[in-house]
Amino acid sequence: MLTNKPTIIAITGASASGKSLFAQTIYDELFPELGENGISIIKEDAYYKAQDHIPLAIREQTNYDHPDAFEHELLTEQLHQLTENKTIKSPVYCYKTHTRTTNTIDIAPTPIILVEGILLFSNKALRDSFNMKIYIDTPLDICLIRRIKRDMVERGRSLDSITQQYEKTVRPMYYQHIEPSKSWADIIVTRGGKNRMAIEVIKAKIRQLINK
Ligand SMILES: Nc1ncnc2c1ncn2[C@@H]1O[C@H](COP(=O)(O)OP(=O)(O)O)[C@@H](O)[C@H]1O
Ligand SMILES: O=c1ccn([C@@H]2O[C@H](COP(=O)(O)O)[C@@H](O)[C@H]2O)c(=O)[nH]1
Repeated sequence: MLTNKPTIIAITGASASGKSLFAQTIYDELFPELGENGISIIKEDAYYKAQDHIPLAIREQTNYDHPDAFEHELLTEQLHQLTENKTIKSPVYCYKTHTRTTNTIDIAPTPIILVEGILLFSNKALRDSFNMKIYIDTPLDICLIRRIKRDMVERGRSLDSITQQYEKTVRPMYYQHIEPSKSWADIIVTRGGKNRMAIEVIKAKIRQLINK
């Protein structure tokens, strides 16, 4: 049971810019002090729309870098529930089948909630849910190299499918929707998930929020 409303910290930026690593590093380094009742991470990717009604070959062509690919209303509603001290059932998304699984994950409210994803600032209601907005600003060529390595290992993708998708949707949508959303950020973090000074600054701010 929380006595104060959670502080919700959004971390956005291009695909493979280092959002997950940045959020996970902050989580791991604060976990010994805060414990599992103190801090949690929510991924925007979990809120990709379910596509069970669409054949797999068609799902492979979906534009996953457009705001319409996400159920932002559900994420906004669930963040609101967390601020009301309620436990949510967060969806679980599978990158290989391009749809949600039948599972959900229970996430209880914690004083600090990190939310990370590519299009968190694209929806006004969602954007207004955040107490702090961080943009990870990593050059797109570096992101592409990281994405190729990661998606071949972790998301079961071929080099051909990664480069085709990159040209068709990832790159154009970055310039149309992600890069302009930087203007909503309170803090811009250069390079990516290993910017030590930025990690220390955010950790210090979180400690201050927890202890006040
Ligand atoms: N500063 C960095 N230096 C080297 N590798 C990095 C850095 N930031 C992230 N990575 C690596 O790049 C890949 C993509 O990072 P990730 O955090 O998954 O990006 P995102 O969540 O933005 O899609 C991962 O394999 C991660 O370990
Ligand atoms: O079924 C899917 C769903 C998403 N993607 C790609 O994922 C990235 C967003 O995730 P990051 O962890 O921020 O990289 C987005 O660019 C989509 O293109 C996908 O390929 N397939």
